[in-house]
Amino acid sequence: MRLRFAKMHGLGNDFVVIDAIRQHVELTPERVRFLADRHFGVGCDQLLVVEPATQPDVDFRYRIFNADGGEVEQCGNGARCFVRFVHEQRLTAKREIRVETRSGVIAPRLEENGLVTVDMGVPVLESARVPFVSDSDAVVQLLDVGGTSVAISAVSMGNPHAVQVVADVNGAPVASQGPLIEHHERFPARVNAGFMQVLDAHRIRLRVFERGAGETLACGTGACAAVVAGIRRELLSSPVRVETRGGELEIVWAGVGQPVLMTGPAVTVFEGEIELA
Ligand SMILES: N[C@H](CCC[C@H](N)C(=O)O)C(=O)O
Repeated sequence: MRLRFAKMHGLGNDFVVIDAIRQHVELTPERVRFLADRHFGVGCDQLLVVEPATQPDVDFRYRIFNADGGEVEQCGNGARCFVRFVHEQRLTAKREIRVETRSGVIAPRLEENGLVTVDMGVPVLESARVPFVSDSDAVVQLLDVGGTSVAISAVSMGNPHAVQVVADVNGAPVASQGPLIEHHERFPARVNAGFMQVLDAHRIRLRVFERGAGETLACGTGACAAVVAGIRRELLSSPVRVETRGGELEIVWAGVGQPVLMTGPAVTVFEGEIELA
């Protein structure tokens, strides 16, 4: 099966983007892993698939697969690339679209300055809905990570996040703690592990060990989750500039029950074709 794709990234979090409207696509976990493989395939953190909408008042359906082949609920950097892709591929002339995902509808908008703003929806803060096994919904909870007690905030942006505060992201135990948190038994759907350094009330540095992909250069939903956790912990005030290893995002959140708005770049690197077994 010959497959056309675009290679894109949002702050170095990179994607293979596939138009499944004008081409027939049959994806299996094995095929996703092949496409994501940086030696034997194209290489990406996530695979993004554009499908026709399945519900009214929505323009497209957006499916997201991690490099490990698993399908997930949401991808923030991918949402910015999604709207640039459907615009560049002339699948729509709209600059703001409504997109259905496994975790609800999001609304990315191409700004005049070339950046993209996405309404990422309302964060979920109840432990059971993250999901995080706990009898508390407290903003800070202790997690036993390999014998170390780590204070985390559990937040869902449609996908699960466990955010901790560190003194210095560059010295943070991302490689050692990341996998232990990702696979922690109290996160039954696994989890993205965020490591946030607070620079001031409107600025943080962030590294994320992503579920199903490992550490990425940036994580859009991770930036949203970190700002929500920081505001709830009264360490941050909206708007917040999030410095990731791949560049900067701006996050706006007006508080509990309100949507999170994320603004950042989306880049098309090249288009290609590949033969799938
Ligand atoms: N690894 C994430 C999906 C990709 C999220 C990230 N790339 C973003 O920009 O939000 C998960 O398993 O929930």
